[in-house]
Amino acid sequence: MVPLPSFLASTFFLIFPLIFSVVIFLILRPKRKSIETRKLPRSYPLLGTYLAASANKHRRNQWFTELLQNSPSSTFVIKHLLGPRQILTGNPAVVQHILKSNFPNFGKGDAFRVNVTDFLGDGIFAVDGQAWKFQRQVASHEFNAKSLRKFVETVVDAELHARLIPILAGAAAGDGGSGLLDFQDILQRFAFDNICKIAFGYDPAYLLPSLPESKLAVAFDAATKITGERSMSLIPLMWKIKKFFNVGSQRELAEAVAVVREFALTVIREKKKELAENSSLDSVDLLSRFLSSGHSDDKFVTDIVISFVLAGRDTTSAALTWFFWLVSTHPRVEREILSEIISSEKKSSAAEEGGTGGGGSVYEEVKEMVYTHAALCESMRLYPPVPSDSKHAANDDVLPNGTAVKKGERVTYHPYAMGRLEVIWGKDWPEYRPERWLKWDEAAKKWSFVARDPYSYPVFQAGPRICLGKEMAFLQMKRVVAGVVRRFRVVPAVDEGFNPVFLSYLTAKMKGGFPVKIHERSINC
Ligand code: HEM
Repeated sequence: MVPLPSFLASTFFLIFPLIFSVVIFLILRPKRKSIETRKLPRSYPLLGTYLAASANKHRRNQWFTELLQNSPSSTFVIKHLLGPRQILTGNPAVVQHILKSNFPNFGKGDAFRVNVTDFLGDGIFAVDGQAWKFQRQVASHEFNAKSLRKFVETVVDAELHARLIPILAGAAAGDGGSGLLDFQDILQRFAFDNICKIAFGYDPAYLLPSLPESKLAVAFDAATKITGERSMSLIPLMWKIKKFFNVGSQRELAEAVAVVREFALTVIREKKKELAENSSLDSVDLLSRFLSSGHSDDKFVTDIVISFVLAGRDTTSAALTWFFWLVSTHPRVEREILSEIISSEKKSSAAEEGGTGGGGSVYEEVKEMVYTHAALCESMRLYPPVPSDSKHAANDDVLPNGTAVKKGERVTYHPYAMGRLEVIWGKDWPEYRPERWLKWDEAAKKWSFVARDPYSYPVFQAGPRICLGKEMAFLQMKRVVAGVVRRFRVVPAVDEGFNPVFLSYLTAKMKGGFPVKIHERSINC
């Protein structure tokens, strides 16, 4: 018989290693994650999610999309180096909370202002509270129905017929060599001329057949890009050091901003002179409106017009670049758009001949293009001109999905990722399908547009700060589509299997431009 003490000893030596191994195994075994959360990056003490962010910094939008597609409740917390948290969301309830229900708590915030103030000063994009409210109020007159009508019928149509269409016709005829155009560049030039006319009442004539260099446009581009890079920087201290020593990108930014501000000041002084000489001047531009309402401080007015040029410059051109890419690769959609253009043209000339007064204007014609409207919404779902936008919490809060937010933390909603979420758009989200925005009215034999709630589709933001230029943007884009598609086919000059890369700074771009050939349509097709 084994004595009791030695039995206990041998049991201990047998059992203890077993228990020890089980405990170690339980601690170290890979955590069982749901299929969804397994794809999310690990967060380490002090480093946070920096390693994953750094590895994905060249495909930031795509990475954010994967995070949100794989996150339960479409919300994910990124932990930056040394601790700051950023909440990333594609959840419509959270978007509604920050943009509307708890709007006062989620402004641009000081952290954002530090990034943009060198370029935007105290312009509408950079400020909150009273300063924002006032600018919004005065500017909103520029966007009433009467001004919008005037905008399409004068500014947009002049640029379309005198500049864009002749350039496309020249390219189709093979003038000036290969006939190859960078359509993204052409559309940016178009939008730049347009917005300068609206904001300043000044025509930079950037869209000319010679495709001239413009010091102003180049400076605007550089300032937008470098300011956008500040906001995306993983280690913000780096740009602050460069700024302090006035070197590298931050020196470039200072030089670009100086060009933009000097230009704005010259125009403002000329405009003041004009208004002083003729107080009843019938100017529709924003600058005249601010000056006539008694705001003559040069810095204040400069800040305002810079924000507006930024707002109107790259947004519509980005939207149209991706629209033409999608339409040119979806012939069925192109046919629908063309047939809508032809039928609205017919209706319009019939109304003109019949003198019914119910139609005939370019403005009415554009407003009726429901299918084209849906095709634009659908292309911006997949390629939003402003792919992400951030707010900063003024006070602690809890978001509708339960995520706690501390004062000062950044909450980013992500329209690019949201356009790719199955929970919002269904399994066929990758498909470009304008019909998801339309309902067929059998009695009237026509499509009617079905809007989505703006928190599931915050491409123009939503709530009190919704884009002021939304309607103007649609009018401009539809007019361009009608003018271009009616007469030309835009054919991508790219290799088989080409897949354009979506890039963004403050606004989106197609990496490397959009090379196309232009073909004139035969008039009846
Ligand atoms: C497809 C075209 C456009 C898109 C997708 C778009 C989108 C947006 C977005 C997302 C914002 C919110 C930005 C933020 O608060 O950080 C915004 C604000 C704004 N947009 Fe647009 N925009 C477009 C065209 C335009 C145009 C043509 C104008 C006119 C000049 C314009 C004027 C403004 C203004 C003034 C604001 C600031 C509103 C405020 O803070 O109260 N936008 N836009």
